[in-house]
Amino acid sequence: MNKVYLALGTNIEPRINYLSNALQELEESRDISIRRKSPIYETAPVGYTDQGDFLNMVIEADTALSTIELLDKCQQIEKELGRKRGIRFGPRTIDLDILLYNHENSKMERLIIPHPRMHKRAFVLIPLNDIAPNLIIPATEKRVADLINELPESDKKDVTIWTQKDSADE
Ligand SMILES: Nc1ncnc2c1ncn2[C@@H]1O[C@H](COP(=O)(O)OP(=O)(O)OP(=O)(O)O)[C@@H](O)[C@H]1O
Ligand SMILES: Nc1nc2c(c(=O)[nH]1)N=C(CO)CN2
Repeated sequence: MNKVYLALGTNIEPRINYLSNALQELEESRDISIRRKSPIYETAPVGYTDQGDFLNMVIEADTALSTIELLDKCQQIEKELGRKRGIRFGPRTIDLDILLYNHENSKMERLIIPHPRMHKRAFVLIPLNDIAPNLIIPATEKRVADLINELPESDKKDVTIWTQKDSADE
């Protein structure tokens, strides 16, 4: 069995429904077992900033799928949930990124693991820290908790816990 970490993100309403549906699709997949889930965070958009806030979370799962099979599964779920490819880093109903797959490094045209931007993203590291603070990120050889310490304070304050009551209209 392979241990993987996935990041989920959405910034098109109803965000919580897209997130729940993606989790359900993963849970229903025969070859994937979710072991841990982070809390849900509300996060200011990074990269392309003229878009709505995201909900982000991270999960740990066991899978019998290979890296590429897992990417195919993630992209199939993105497609089912109506994701249209548009602006790079732009709005999306659901984004499923593979952060880590065991301790492997991989560089293929379709798939880079560890995810090349994960160690700089507060919206990934903060939820990951909730479920795996001592995890070492292969390309950096640093713990998640240490990578968070290296982030600018301004990035960290853009990531806050989200609760259902934050959004009566969702
Ligand atoms: N670790 C990875 N997880 C998911 N997709 C990846 C990964 N590495 C490379 N990719 C490739 O990245 C392509 C673009 O993905 P996507 O449109 O989700 O990018 P993005 O979400 O805008 O940016 P980012 O990857 O920075 O989150 C995908 O088609 C996929 O083949
Ligand atoms: N806060 C936040 N910003 C983003 C996100 C995301 O999931 N959360 N995903 C992006 C696509 O790569 C670009 N920017």
